[in-house]
Amino acid sequence: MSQDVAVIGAGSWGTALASVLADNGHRVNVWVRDPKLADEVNTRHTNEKYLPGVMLSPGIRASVDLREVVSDKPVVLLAVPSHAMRQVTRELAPFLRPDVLLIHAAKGFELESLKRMTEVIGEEVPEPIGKGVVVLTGPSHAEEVVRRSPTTVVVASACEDRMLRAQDLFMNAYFRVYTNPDLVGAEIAGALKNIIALGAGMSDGLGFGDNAKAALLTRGLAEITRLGIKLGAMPLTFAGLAGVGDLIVTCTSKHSRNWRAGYLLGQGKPLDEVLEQMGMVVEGVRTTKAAYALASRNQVDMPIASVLYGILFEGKSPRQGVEELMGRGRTREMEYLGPFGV
Ligand SMILES: NC(=O)C1=CN([C@@H]2O[C@H](COP(=O)(O)OP(=O)(O)OC[C@H]3O[C@@H](n4cnc5c(N)ncnc54)[C@H](OP(=O)(O)O)[C@@H]3O)[C@@H](O)[C@H]2O)C=CC1
Ligand SMILES: O=C(CO)COP(=O)(O)O
Repeated sequence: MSQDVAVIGAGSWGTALASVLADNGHRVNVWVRDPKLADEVNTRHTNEKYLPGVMLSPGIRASVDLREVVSDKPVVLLAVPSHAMRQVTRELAPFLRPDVLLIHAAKGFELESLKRMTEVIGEEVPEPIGKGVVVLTGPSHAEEVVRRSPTTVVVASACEDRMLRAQDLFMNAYFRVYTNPDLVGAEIAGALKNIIALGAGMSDGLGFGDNAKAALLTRGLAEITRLGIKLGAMPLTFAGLAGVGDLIVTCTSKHSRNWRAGYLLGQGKPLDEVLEQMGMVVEGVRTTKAAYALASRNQVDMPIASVLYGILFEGKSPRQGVEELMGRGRTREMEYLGPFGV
């Protein structure tokens, strides 16, 4: 059934998801901040800044008027970065229908409160909307989705009915949507993998090989799973698309902003220059701060996140970081097993 969908944010991900929705026959209205971009989407059907060289469906309409875009829409998709989520949600909350299906697609924490995105959104919208917010996450680069390259994602929510509705909304021949009731795990896995992607980029930027990358992915997964479990996630979610799936795509793809930022850092560029050069959100930088704080608050050992924190915010060089990680004391791979595997 064709629906009216409001997409909030036309960066690379909002635009790619708008394309999936338009392909599925939905009427898509996108909210953007820049009137020039609204004009470009409506007349030329492109978004050259965020997805250069891609033709969008003429059915996608853009506007700078938040009230007009959100009012009376049965479905609203929030596709802004995590640092903007609270403010944007606060601004659109008065226009939401009480029965709206609210989905978000951001991968990060709110830095000040260390809350997950559905917690932040839940605090800004009236009940019952807040209890049924859905996250869409998983291994999915906008640049490939918008070219209809086969992609799998996960939707998770505390409300099964809404999760199933979100699955129906997006599912098509190139965009396969799985459900997972572990909302906490899906959000945490999606956010934390960006830290490891920064590290993987750094490793490549330093000129290290596949062994180093495999080590970062595997030990990175171990420590983000450790924190996730402490925060209430189901361990198996980290073995799924939101966990290892997204870790693989973000640590190995040329499309990844986090990998690319890490690569430049590994080559010795300072953080502020790297972020300026990127021109798009690099969620892993703030998430490293959030993970560092969450790990210390919950007494979880996260050596990779801790070393990355030192590199990003305390002037440690990437090479010093590697020496620190490799020079740590002896330890077991599987910490829950005894010395002889029992
Ligand atoms: N890109 C991807 O492939 C994927 C991204 N994600 C996640 O989606 C989220 C969005 O990322 P992405 O689209 O890549 O980011 P981009 O940098 O491509 O775009 C960011 C978008 O958010 C808008 N925005 C930024 N700050 C604010 C603000 N303070 N208030 C309102 N709008 C704002 C920008 O508007 P403006 O142009 O006016 O600045 C732009 O539309 C992130 O959490 C990311 O991790 C998840 C999966 C895939
Ligand atoms: O989450 C993503 C892919 O699943 C996007 O990662 P980047 O933000 O690093 O590009």
